[in-house]
Amino acid sequence: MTRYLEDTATERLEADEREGLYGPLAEAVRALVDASIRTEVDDHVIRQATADLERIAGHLRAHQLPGSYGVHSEAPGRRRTWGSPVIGVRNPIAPPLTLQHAPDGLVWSEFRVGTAYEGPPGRLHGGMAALILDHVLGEAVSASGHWGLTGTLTLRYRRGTPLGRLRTEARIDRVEGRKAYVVGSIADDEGITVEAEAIFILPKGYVHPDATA
Ligand SMILES: CCCCCCCC/C=C\CCCCCCCC(=O)SCCNC(=O)CCNC(=O)[C@H](O)C(C)(C)COP(=O)(O)OP(=O)(O)OC[C@H]1O[C@@H](n2cnc3c(N)ncnc32)[C@H](O)[C@@H]1OP(=O)(O)O
Repeated sequence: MTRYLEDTATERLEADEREGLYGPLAEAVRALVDASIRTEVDDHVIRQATADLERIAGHLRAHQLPGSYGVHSEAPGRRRTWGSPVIGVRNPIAPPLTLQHAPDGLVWSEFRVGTAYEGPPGRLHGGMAALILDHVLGEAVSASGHWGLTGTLTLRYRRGTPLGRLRTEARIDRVEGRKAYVVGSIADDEGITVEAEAIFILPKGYVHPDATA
């Protein structure tokens, strides 16, 4: 059982409030990214927008973390990865995915990817597919009570993945000592477009934090 599942009601409320504050900020920046890619307005409007954005970034930087976000708490007790490029509430680069956990250990998400993730025209960049699957497969390891870093991630791109509405899922296959074998996929409405398998490895000498909890 992870601490995430042990949040008290107060901690959950506090976290939800913080999410309600930062989530819309990231969403606004996400919309900006799309606007930046697709805008065709006049040059002077772009120059003005650039100056406005630099000013806004200055406001936000007035008080900030000294380094990266890591896995720290907005509220006590809750393990949070709000800086994640896949699920991060505070990261505009994240599509974002909201992960669902089925009782049988399946981790899945229905999500949307837009212009910011394009590889081949109209299709998801293969590296983005790898990023998403790395994370979702990692979550399946975590959901099974094991931990580890990606040792090997193997993908088979069966056909192009369109931008738009997608589904991803992952489940643990087996655990052998420190190695967890996981499988997963990304699918569109027609079926699977990318298949993934991975080995997550608990580094030598590393003790699962919940082992002694
Ligand atoms: C533990 C911390 C967990 C933190 C979780 C935080 C919160 C989680 C919350 C929510 C889930 C979020 C999910 C996120 C997902 C994102 C994941 C990433 O992006 S991870 C970043 C990219 N990966 C790296 O940077 C790894 C770099 N590599 C290493 O650190 C080491 O090479 C490591 C740990 C992979 C293995 O090092 P060794 O020293 O422990 O391994 P040796 O003892 O040599 O081998 C153990 C066994 O594993 C095999 N092995 C070793 N390396 C392998 C590899 N790369 N692939 C396959 N097998 C390998 C060996 O053959 C050996 O197998 P035999 O026991 O003999 O059967």
